[in-house]
Amino acid sequence: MTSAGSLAAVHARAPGKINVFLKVGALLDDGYHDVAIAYQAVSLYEDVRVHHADDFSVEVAGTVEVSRVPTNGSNIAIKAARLLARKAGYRAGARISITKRVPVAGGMGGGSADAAATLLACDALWGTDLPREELLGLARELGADVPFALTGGTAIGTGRGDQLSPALAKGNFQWVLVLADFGLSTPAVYAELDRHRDRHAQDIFPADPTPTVDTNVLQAIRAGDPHMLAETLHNDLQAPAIHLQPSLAEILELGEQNGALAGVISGSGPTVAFLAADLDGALELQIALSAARMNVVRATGPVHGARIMQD
Ligand SMILES: C[C@@](CO)(OP(=O)(O)O)[C@H](O)COP(=O)(O)OP(=O)(O)OC[C@H]1O[C@@H](n2ccc(N)nc2=O)[C@H](O)[C@@H]1O
Ligand SMILES: Nc1ncnc2c1ncn2[C@@H]1O[C@H](COP(=O)(O)OP(=O)(O)O)[C@@H](O)[C@H]1O
Repeated sequence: MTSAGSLAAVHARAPGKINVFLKVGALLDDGYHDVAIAYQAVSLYEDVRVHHADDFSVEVAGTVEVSRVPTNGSNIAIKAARLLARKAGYRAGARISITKRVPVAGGMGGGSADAAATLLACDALWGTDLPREELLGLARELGADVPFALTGGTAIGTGRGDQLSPALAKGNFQWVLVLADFGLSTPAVYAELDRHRDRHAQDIFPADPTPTVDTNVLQAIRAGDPHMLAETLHNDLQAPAIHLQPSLAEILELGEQNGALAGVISGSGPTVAFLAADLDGALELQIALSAARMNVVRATGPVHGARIMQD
């Protein structure tokens, strides 16, 4: 058994993400789909503070709809802490406090960021000090998006989306995000895509058996060129998300009418991410969408992955 570290508390921060490109391949026997994703970590952060405790507990506050976040053992931060304790042979618990800024069930990986930050924070608090590769392995067990919240930046994810390779990126992209007052369940959106593929000529448009990220996406990110990236934004989960929540189509249209270079639903939605040409463009778009009574926040990307903060 590893002994507890000497720190009284540890603070870790992890970012939300936008999927700038997402292709869904076949449904596998384990219930997951083969995917090809280009992830970008963006400047909406989750702050996680952990304290020594005999048992595991979590409290959640923040600027988003935190009443929708469970505070029992089903919270992914508690799952992360328990998993690390089990793997590292640590016998006590942790009191976890989360400050959320990433929309809940919004397709931006807020829970995954909490899990990644909790892994890092507990690893430091308890002095378990696992090698990076082992932390990434635990992240994979927790969810397909969790490894990316650890690494951040810009990366390509294949397999379940958890086999990562970093992508070269230049500069900063300016995003305007429209947050919904409802969430969408990730499994429900993948299931809607499967139903659609079953209904509509799977034989004519079969799921790509080996989905890949379009090379134009990589080029646009490498060049730091928002106009190029706007041309290549793509998400196979967008149509099923709109089918489940038709109002999302109007939001996409409104953003594009008000100067966005392009818009895309992030992940399984319902957050709509609009790419702006520059900061001025983003500010103008934010004003226009706020005037239309939308809940809007701005973010830039790429940003770093989960890291320990020195308070
Ligand atoms: C859609 C994406 C895009 O980044 O993100 P979100 O919209 O959830 O943020 C991810 O694929 C979600 O990642 P994450 O939310 O970590 O997924 P998990 O908890 O591992 O899986 C939840 C469920 O989603 C479905 N799932 C997830 C990933 C994948 N490659 N194929 C799937 O079919 C499965 O039904 C799975 O049981
Ligand atoms: N720490 C957490 N933060 C947010 N949601 C959580 C958390 N732990 C468990 N959940 C559950 O996971 C679901 C999806 O969470 P979230 O990561 O916010 O969205 P998404 O998967 O769309 O990116 C939520 O609806 C909630 O029930």
